[in-house]
Amino acid sequence: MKLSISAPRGHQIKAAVTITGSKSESNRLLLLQALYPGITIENLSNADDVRVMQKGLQVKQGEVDIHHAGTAMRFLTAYFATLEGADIVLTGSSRMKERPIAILVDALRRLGADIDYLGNEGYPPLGLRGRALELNQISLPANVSSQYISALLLVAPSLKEGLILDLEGQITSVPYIRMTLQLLEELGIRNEFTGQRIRVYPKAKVDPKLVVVESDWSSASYFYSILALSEEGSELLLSSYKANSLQGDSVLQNIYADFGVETSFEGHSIRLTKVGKAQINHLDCDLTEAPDLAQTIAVSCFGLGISCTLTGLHTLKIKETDRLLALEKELTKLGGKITTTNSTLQLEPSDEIVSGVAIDTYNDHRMAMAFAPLGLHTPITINDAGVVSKSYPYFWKDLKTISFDIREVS
Ligand SMILES: O=C(O)C1=C[C@@H](OP(=O)(O)O)[C@@H](O)[C@H](O)C1
Ligand SMILES: C=C(OP(=O)(O)O)C(=O)O
Repeated sequence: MKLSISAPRGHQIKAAVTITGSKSESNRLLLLQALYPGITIENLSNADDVRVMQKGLQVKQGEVDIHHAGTAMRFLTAYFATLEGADIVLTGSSRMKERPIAILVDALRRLGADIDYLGNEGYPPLGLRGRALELNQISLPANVSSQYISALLLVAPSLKEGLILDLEGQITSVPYIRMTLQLLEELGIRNEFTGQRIRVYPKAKVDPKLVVVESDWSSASYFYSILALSEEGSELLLSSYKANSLQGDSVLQNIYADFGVETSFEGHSIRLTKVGKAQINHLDCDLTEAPDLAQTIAVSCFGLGISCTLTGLHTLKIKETDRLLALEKELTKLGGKITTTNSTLQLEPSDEIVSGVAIDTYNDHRMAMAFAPLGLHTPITINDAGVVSKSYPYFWKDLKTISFDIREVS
């Protein structure tokens, strides 16, 4: 599906959007619910990544295909490895077969798990035969993906003696690890995170508990970008959010304040208001703790004609696509002056956006969603626009409700 995106000029946006639940919180809670059936989940995400996780958790023997879902791949690896009697082939999309998983498999094997590589060494697909693990302490590199650590932490309370993890190197995407630990805490599962060591204590049973998933802050980022590029006085009400979020991407509130977007809480909603022009003409931002915001922020800066230096992007090359390369290619098509390294992105200010460009999305939902806001400046085409369903299936429908003109083109 190819979509042409545009929006009326000189028009103030005034609308309300309900965004689906956080996919990160949802996939953690689904795994925990499989271990502790007393858990009830509200506002579960309707993302593809969450549907494949739900489906995968129902299987004990046979093949589980998690498509593009990184969290499902990593979390289910730990789950099936520790589920006695499980005999599973865990596979995914062709891109998933290029996303490394050796750090997690090595850690599980050293704890006593029985896992084989069925394709290339170090990558999915995996053959997993679940069994009780023998050890309860392990060290592993923490600088490649926090998902390996969260995967181990999620199964940790179900292990006889819990788990102690010693993290090696600079810990990346830390808020996602804290999210995992905070959800465990909310369920009454004791844990500690001090320095480079995390300890989770064993828990046989969790009392019945309702957990409400907060809506997805990474999904909210596209609306922040829209407001940053919109007329002064524009307003959007997004729900349902919490002032004390578990999601690191809630840092958006601070980042976009510099672009003239103010955030205020009204009950369970956030009101975004475009209060004025951007306060800065250059943005320096380290995204080690919020890597999923990189594409949104780079495109916002481009649309605002602001230069930026984004750092801490070392995980972007192993996500849904090589996001640094994808950003470089697509922003260049639009007239952007961009340079990237393995962990940084530098954008020079541009005064014009090339019109009539079709953006390639590389099987990456965030490529499609991050570039859509530019429709406020010039009509833009998004190729393979259906990719958004990985995290936000109603994205295009929601853009229509805030007065974007979205048409399918051939
Ligand atoms: O644990 C999670 O839910 C996630 C962790 C992050 O991955 P990395 O730790 O690989 O950066 C993030 O990019 C991803 O979208 C979701
Ligand atoms: C990186 C992402 O997801 P995952 O790693 O879970 O596929 C994402 O949603 O941006």
